[in-house]
Amino acid sequence: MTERYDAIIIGSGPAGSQAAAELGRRNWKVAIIEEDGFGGTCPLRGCNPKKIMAAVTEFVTKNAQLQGAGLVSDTRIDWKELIQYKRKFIEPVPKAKEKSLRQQGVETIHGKASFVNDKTIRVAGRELMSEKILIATGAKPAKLPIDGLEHLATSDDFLELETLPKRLIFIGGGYISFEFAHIAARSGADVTILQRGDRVLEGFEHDFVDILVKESEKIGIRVECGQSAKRVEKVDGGYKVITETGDTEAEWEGDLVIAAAGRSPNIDELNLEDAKVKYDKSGIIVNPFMQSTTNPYVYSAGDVASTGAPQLTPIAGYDASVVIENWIRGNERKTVYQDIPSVVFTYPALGEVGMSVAEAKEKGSRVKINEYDLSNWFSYKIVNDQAARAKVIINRATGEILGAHIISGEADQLINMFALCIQLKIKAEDIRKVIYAFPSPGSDMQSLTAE
Ligand SMILES: Cc1cc2nc3c(=O)[nH]c(=O)nc-3n(C[C@H](O)[C@H](O)[C@H](O)COP(=O)(O)OP(=O)(O)OC[C@H]3O[C@@H](n4cnc5c(N)ncnc54)[C@H](O)[C@@H]3O)c2cc1C
Ligand SMILES: NC(=O)c1ccc[n+]([C@@H]2O[C@H](COP(=O)([O-])OP(=O)(O)OC[C@H]3O[C@@H](n4cnc5c(N)ncnc54)[C@H](O)[C@@H]3O)[C@@H](O)[C@H]2O)c1
Repeated sequence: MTERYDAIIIGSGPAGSQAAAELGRRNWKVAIIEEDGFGGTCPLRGCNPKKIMAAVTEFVTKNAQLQGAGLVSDTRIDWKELIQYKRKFIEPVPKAKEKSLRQQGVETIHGKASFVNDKTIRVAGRELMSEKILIATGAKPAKLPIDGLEHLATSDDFLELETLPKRLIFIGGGYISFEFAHIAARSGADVTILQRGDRVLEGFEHDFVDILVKESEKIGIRVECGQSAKRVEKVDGGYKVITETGDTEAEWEGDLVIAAAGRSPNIDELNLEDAKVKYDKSGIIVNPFMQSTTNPYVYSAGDVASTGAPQLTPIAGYDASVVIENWIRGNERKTVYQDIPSVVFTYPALGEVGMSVAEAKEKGSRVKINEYDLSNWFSYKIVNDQAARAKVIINRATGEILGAHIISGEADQLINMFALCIQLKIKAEDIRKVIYAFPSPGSDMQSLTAE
């Protein structure tokens, strides 16, 4: 027997959970299907566990920076205890998430969902039907087109390591490699990052990335560019990664090799052909209302949607809010991906929002680019944060902030302040009028927005 629902949500990550909870609160008959733990990647295998481990391990560097300043403790990481500490936060999440969804009137179903036809889903021996189906199945580590894939570990594996291997290799020089390399290096591992292109963290300001690379090298991380991974082999006592670098090959040995070369959409097992849902290598093809271009009953949100937006938790939530509004009112709201803040949670952290300096330079005299070495500013000097820098881009005619780029121990907080100013179009002159708590990195907003 086919059971009918007002809406069916596949995947309980930030996108799916937000959509389901909102519909449950509105008394829709809604089911959410999850094949793993409720909550999805961000709280279980992504942002949150990573941030817990980063928040602890960065004290190794903070401590080292303050030797000779009155601090006499020696900070070392006990990996087993670190993993236990992380688990204390993460393990209760799936149960709590499922309970909270149920309390909001959502039916939670455990199992792998796949389509039977354009509006019917099969899961756990049941068939569910709806004319509103949300695919919010997220993404998984991309399969590298190389031999020896079976020897590769993933970010999920890293977050559950009972002991930290001595030598770690990360393939890919993006967010995950840098964040995890910082955690591992501060916990005592020898870490190498192998990046195929000329540059790591490609989207960020090059000179700030160079500073981050130097800071990473200071804690023992090797960053090797121009190294495209070709194969991985098992060798005595570990693994060997063979990279191609121009016409030659290079070899890198480690005890564990982690693939962090991007993430691909979770679509393989959804039976999208029978659902008449078109997709490409980035995921479900949607129109600006987040509706499948080939099946009107199906919408998509988050990492699995092929929108060109970055794979970030706030985007997943934003997509879900657009879908819900369109389901409630009919297709009215389109997605606009603009001025999205992003932070690499290393120490120092690297953050950006809005226009890049290269884009600003193309605009010539119409924009002002403020560049600051913050290392001598009070908040940074007192903690010996020598890497601290900022760039702020201002529209000369309107005084609006167009972009901000920050590297420092405070970049995550400050970049959010700039995101607020940019998204709400607050003018530099008004930002300077605010009375800020002092002394604090936030109170620097007055100097950072000088016109
Ligand atoms: C290591 C790491 C660190 C990250 N750090 C950050 C960060 O600091 N900040 C940030 O903004 N973003 C971060 N991200 C990205 C962020 O986690 C994702 O953008 C976000 O989780 C996407 O949400 P989603 O709902 O689209 O998908 P997901 O959170 O991936 O949820 C999808 C869910 O669908 C389920 N599912 C898949 N297929 C099926 C099926 N057929 N049937 C039933 N269920 C299914 C999955 O099990 C999963 O639970 C990080 C990602 C990783 C991997
Ligand atoms: N702080 C955050 O917000 C955060 C943290 C982690 C992950 N994420 C999200 O998850 C996504 C995936 O993260 P990621 O680090 O896996 O991907 P990424 O896209 O950030 O970086 C992957 C890197 O791997 C390189 N690469 C690809 N193939 C390679 C090969 N054969 N050899 C060597 N290098 C190769 C790419 O050139 C790229 O620089 C991110 O794009 C981001 O959207 C966000």
